[in-house]
Amino acid sequence: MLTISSMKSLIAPPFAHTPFSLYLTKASPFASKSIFCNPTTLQTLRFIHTKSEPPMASPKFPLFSVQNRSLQTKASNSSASGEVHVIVGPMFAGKTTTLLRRIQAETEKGRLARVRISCHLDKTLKGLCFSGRLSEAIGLLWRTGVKVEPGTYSLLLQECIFMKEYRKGRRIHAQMVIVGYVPNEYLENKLLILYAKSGNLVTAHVLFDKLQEKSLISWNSMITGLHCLTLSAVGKYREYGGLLYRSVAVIKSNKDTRFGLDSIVTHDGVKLPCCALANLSSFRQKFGSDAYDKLDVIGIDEAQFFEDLYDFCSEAADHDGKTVIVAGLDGDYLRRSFGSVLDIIPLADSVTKLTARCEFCGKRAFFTLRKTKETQTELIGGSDIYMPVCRQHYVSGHVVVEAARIVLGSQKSQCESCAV
Ligand SMILES: Nc1ncnc2c1ncn2[C@@H]1O[C@H](COP(=O)(O)OP(=O)(O)O)[C@@H](O)[C@H]1O
Ligand SMILES: Cc1cn([C@H]2C[C@H](O)[C@@H](COP(=O)(O)O)O2)c(=O)[nH]c1=O
Repeated sequence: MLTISSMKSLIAPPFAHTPFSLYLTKASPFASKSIFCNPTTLQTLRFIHTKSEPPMASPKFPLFSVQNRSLQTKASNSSASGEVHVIVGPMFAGKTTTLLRRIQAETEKGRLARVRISCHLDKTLKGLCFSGRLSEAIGLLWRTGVKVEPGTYSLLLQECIFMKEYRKGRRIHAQMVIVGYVPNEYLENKLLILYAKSGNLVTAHVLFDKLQEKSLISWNSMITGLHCLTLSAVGKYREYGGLLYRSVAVIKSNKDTRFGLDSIVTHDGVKLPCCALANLSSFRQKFGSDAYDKLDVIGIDEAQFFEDLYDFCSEAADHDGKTVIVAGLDGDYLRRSFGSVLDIIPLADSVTKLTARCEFCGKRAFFTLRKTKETQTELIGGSDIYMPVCRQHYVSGHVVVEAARIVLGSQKSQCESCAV
């Protein structure tokens, strides 16, 4: 039998760099920072808003965080510096909002690193863009008449696409042509999306034909034309030299059809394009293996609906080095464990349990009450079917709903026997 010390030396032989070693985890943005408290994060979230969305309301609920473990085992794969962060709570607690903010914070990490080394004009243009002054940024780009970094062009185009400012996007393209800037494949894809979304399918087609390598995204933009992209890589900047953001993809369950399948949407109407899937195991193949390899961060919303959550998270974090941020319901309307969300707690670097406001008394709400008589576990819906409640009102509310269910059930069977 192996002794503890011989096992230790197998795991971490002294004075040697081995495939397996214990090390202190790197500082995590989730370790102690409450992103709810950072108004600048909210401002920069504009980048992922659509034009018609209301500004994000300040959260009415506290954030509780079970902080991350300090030790991690490093797997043999040298890129295995992944992380898993889990956000749970009842409906309306701000899980999706928190997911979006954390994703934004993750992308910002790359951006901040880049901004430090970017030249003054690029910096100014990005600053204008992030503060919502897109027109001024494009005006400045034109006035200076110089080529800027791919990352800057990309950000400006991205903003035009999100804001549906297609005319402005065309001005950026025109500036590229005038200053003799040859867009890389990534920017060509961006331009393709811009033209396809603006309805200019002729130009989109020309760009599409020019593309050396037709990715899932370019095919998608072409096929869907005016419609939104079903699959979206919010990033890939790293691949194309901009190094502006870390590369991020967001997945949600295709069971959640409440706001369509192309975005995750918070109860306040804030959106982020996503990839809707039946199961997580299909993600790599659908997203494309190369694109997957370049991803830094994967966000998963409505995690309770994914049966293969555990396998996906462990593979992505342990072997593929991804930062996985998972948001989902820990409990169903009967307060039973929902799907596999609780199964991934042992995999997690951090767990954040959020609360909403009880709709009866305004106290902290830990549970979700179903107001209707349906009894199946999975029932898609919003405030028409569910409400967040405190313990006291869960118990009393549940009794009322159960009683109504029994009364309605017996009335139904009476009617049926009358009809016979
Ligand atoms: N009873 C409630 N308690 C807290 N927030 C609520 C409530 N009803 C509606 N909301 C809104 O829902 C938002 C949270 O939405 P979202 O992030 O989509 O939550 P979740 O993903 O947890 O269901 C809050 O910012 C708030 O504006
Ligand atoms: C409690 C409970 C919820 N659901 C469904 C209802 C919604 O479609 C989602 C949760 O959405 P949110 O982003 O957390 O607001 O889950 C369900 O199917 N069964 C339940 O018991």
